[in-house]
Amino acid sequence: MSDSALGPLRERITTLDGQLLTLLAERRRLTNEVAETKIKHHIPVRDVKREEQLLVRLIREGQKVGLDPHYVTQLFHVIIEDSVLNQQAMLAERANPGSTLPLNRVAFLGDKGSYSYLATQKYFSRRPGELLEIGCQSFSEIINKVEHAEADYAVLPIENTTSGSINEVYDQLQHTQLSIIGELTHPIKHCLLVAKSTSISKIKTLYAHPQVFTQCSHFLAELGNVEVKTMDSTSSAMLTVSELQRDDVAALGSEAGGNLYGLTAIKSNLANQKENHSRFIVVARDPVVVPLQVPAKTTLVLSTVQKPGALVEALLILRDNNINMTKLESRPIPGNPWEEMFYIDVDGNLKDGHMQNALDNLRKITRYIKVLGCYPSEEVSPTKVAAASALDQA
Ligand SMILES: C=C(O[C@@H]1C=C(C(=O)O)C=C[C@H]1O)C(=O)O
Repeated sequence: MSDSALGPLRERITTLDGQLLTLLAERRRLTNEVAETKIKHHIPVRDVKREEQLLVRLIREGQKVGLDPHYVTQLFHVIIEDSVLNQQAMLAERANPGSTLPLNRVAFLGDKGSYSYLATQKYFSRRPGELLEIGCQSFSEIINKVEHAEADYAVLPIENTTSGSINEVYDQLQHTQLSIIGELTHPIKHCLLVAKSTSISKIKTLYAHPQVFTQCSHFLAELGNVEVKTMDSTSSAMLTVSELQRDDVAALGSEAGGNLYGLTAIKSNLANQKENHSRFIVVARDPVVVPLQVPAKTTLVLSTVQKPGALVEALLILRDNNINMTKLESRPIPGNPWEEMFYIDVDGNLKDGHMQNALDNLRKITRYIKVLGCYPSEEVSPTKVAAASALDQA
């Protein structure tokens, strides 16, 4: 079929897509108005009941026009997540009036196209002010830039669903006075990126960041005899491949990043785990205040006294104050063999009475404790509406 036969249909699709965008933008404007009202009347940002009701209704209406419940649910999860995160960003900005900058200078690992670059773009797209990206070669350089006021923020990867915690970042946090002011989760979709038309069987050398190799170890094992070259960042791997312009070399990285270097993805979904996401933290010189209407997380670092059950005792304090721990990580203390620093993420706001009580009690039983930051939680768990139950009511 020639392209001209498709023309009229495609024109109609293009028009419809434009209308969808206009409607989505209009929905976003309305939810921002909702946020204004929530600020005025001290109403929490997230209203899961309302989300459930609208999903049940949409699944039912979707069915009537031939749209599958799973599709409708997925689509509206993305829309609602965007709406909640935008509202949270608005509320957080109002609660910290002095912190809004006309220019956000942000330090991150790598260069254009790295996963940290994509995460930086995503996080700051919801915030006012221009973005100045400052690509760095190491985590210590990133931290240094913010400490010396050459950058206002740093975006650092802290954990990945496949390869686990990024120890180097935890170790940097041990020594800095910077505060965590935000977090975000970004999907990591590794692809095989090439500069010239080629096939997988021709690839002899593969460039990537060591974390990426770890996350794609099953694919690497399948590939067999390929030379693996580790790079400082995903972007330097992509840059190298774009400069070499050979059909026997490839980089591992995101499709969006690769496009910035003129690379094409010849295979996608290379990570061992299908659900491959990285969580990033955003750090700054000054802490932020999180309004009580926004779900907050707090990160603590502590070391316990050397006695049996000392960590259990600390965790019981959290339980007794009804505080949910979302992550526990331990790292060695340099110069003190066999002693550990514990990094603890909890759901909760520093302003909250339970949290203050827990901190007071933790201070009594720990050798060292510091709050690394309290920040809006960006984990917008999908609204749980069993499609079946929605259909039962149809
Ligand atoms: C827009 C609102 O805020 C949030 C986002 C919703 C949405 O995008 O539809 C629904 C409920 C809230 O979790 C609202 O409260 O109506």
